[in-house]
Amino acid sequence: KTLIPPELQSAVHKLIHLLFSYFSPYRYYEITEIDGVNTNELYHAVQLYLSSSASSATLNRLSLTRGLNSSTITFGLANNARLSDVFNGVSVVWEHIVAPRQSSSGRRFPEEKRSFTLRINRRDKRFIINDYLDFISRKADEIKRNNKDRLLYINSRGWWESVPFKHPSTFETLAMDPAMKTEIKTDLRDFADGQAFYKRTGRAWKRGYLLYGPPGTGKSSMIAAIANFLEYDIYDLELSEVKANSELRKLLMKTTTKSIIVIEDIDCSINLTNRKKPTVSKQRTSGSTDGDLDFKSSPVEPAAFADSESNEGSTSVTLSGLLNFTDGIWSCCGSERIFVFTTNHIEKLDQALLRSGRMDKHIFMSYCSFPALKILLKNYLGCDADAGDIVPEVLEGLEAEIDGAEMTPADIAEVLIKNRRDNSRALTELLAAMKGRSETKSPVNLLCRRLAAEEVAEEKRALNSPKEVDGAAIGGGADLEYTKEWKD
Ligand SMILES: Nc1ncnc2c1ncn2[C@@H]1O[C@H](COP(=O)(O)OP(=O)(O)OP(=O)(O)O)[C@@H](O)[C@H]1O
Ligand SMILES: [Mg+2]
Repeated sequence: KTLIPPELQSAVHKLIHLLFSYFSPYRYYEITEIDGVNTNELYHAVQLYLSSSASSATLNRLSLTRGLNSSTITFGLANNARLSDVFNGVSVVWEHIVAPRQSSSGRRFPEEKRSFTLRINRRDKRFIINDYLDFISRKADEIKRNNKDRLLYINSRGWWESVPFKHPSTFETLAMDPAMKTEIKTDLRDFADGQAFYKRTGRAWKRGYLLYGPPGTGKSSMIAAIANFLEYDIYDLELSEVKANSELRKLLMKTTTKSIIVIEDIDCSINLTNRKKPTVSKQRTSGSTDGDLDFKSSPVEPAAFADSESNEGSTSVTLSGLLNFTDGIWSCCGSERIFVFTTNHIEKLDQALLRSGRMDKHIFMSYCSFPALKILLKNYLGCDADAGDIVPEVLEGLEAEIDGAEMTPADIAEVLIKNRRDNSRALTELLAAMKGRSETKSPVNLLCRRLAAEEVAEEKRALNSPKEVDGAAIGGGADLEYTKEWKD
C-alpha cells in the first residue's frame, strides 16, 4: 500500500507536468469546436484548411462530409489523426481530438467535444502564430467560396434566406455592344483586383452600378452575368419587405464580402420622393442638415410629406435610409461589394441617387443593336454572321432594319426560340418581325406601345407597392402622386 496521500500525489503530478511543459520544446494550442456557448469560427476554418491538404496526404483514415445542396465532398481529419504542415519554412503538427462530452454539459452541445491541437516548436511560435492563423482563415474563406455553389439571398422578415444560385447568364451569352461589354468587364476586373487602390485612395471598397433601359433589354441577365463573372453571391433586396431604415442597415450588415447587392426596379420599389420620415423632416426644416440632402429638388415633396404624416407611426424605408445603405459609414463593414440598382425610368429617380460618386457607373441597356443581334444569332441559332453562316442579303436586311425596329433582345430571342429548329425560317421571320415593327412606327402605334410599356411598369409598381396595414396602404397617397406625375 502506498503511504503518499492523494493530495501530494496530485501536487507531484502537477509539478511534473509543469516541469515537462517548461522544458518541452513545443508549445500547444487547442482550438475547440465550441468556445463557451458559441461556435468557434477558427475551428471550422482549420477544418476546411486541413481538409484541403488532408485529401492529398497519406492518411489512412479520413472523414468525409458533404453540405446540403452542395456538389463537393470535403475531407477531414478523423479522430486523433495527425497532419504536419509547413508555413514560412516552419513545420507544425495538427492533431484532431474527439472526446466524449460529459453529460452534465447540457443537450445544446454535440455529443462529442472536438478540437484541434496545434503543436509549434517553442522557438518558432512567435514568428508565425498570428500570420499562420490569418493565412488559414483566408484560405478557408477561399475554399468555402470554391466549394459551395454560389448563393442567391432574398430578404424575408428581416433575414436573408439563401438558395443555390444557378443562373446561366454570362457575358458571353449577353447580347450587347462588344465594346461596352469589354468596358464593363474591365471595370469589374479592376474593382475585384483593386484592394490596394481602394486602400491607397481611402475609398470604401465598393462600387455602384445603375442599369436602366426598357423592359427585356437584359438588366437582370446582366446582374447574373456579373455574379458569374466575379463569382460573387447575390443579395436580391426586396425593399417592400423591409420595414424600417434600421432593418435595412441590419440586413446590410449581414451581407458577406464579395457579393452583389441588387435592388430591382428602384423607381417602383418604394416611395423615394420623401427622404426622411416626417418627424425627422421637421427637424431638418428647422435647421439641421446632414449634408447630402437636397430636399427641395424633390418634385412631389409637399404631397409626399403630407402622405407620410398621415401614416405616422408606420415605418418604411426612406430614400435617405437607402442612400445611407449604399453610402453610410457602416456600408463598408464588409468590403468588396457591388450595389446594382435597376430601373426602367431613370428620369423618375431622385437626383440624389444619380449624383456622381453614388452610382459609379450608369449603364444604358438599350434596344438590340446589330452587333448585339449577331451575338443572339450565334447563341440561339449557332450562326456566326461574321464567318458567313448567313446569306449576305438576309444579313444586310437585318442590319438595315434593326435600329428602326426598336426590338429588345427579349423580343428577338422569342422569335429565335420559336423557330430554333429551322434557321432560315427563324431569320425570315425575324426580318419580317423587324419590318413589321418599323412600319407600325406611326405616331398612333408608337403611342400604343408606350402605353403598353407603361402598363407593365404600372403592374410592377402595383406588385411592389408597400403592404397594406390596417386597411390603408403605406405610402398610398404617394402612389397616387406618382400616378399623377406619370400621366403628366
Ligand atoms: N441583352 C440580352 N442578351 C441576352 N438575352 C437577353 C438580353 N436581354 C434580354 N434577354 C433575354 O430576355 C429575357 C428577359 O431579360 P431580362 O430579364 O434580363 O430583362 P430586364 O432588362 O431585366 O427586364 P425588366 O426591366 O423587365 O426587368 C431573358 O430571359 C433573357 O434571356
Ligand atoms: Mg429585370
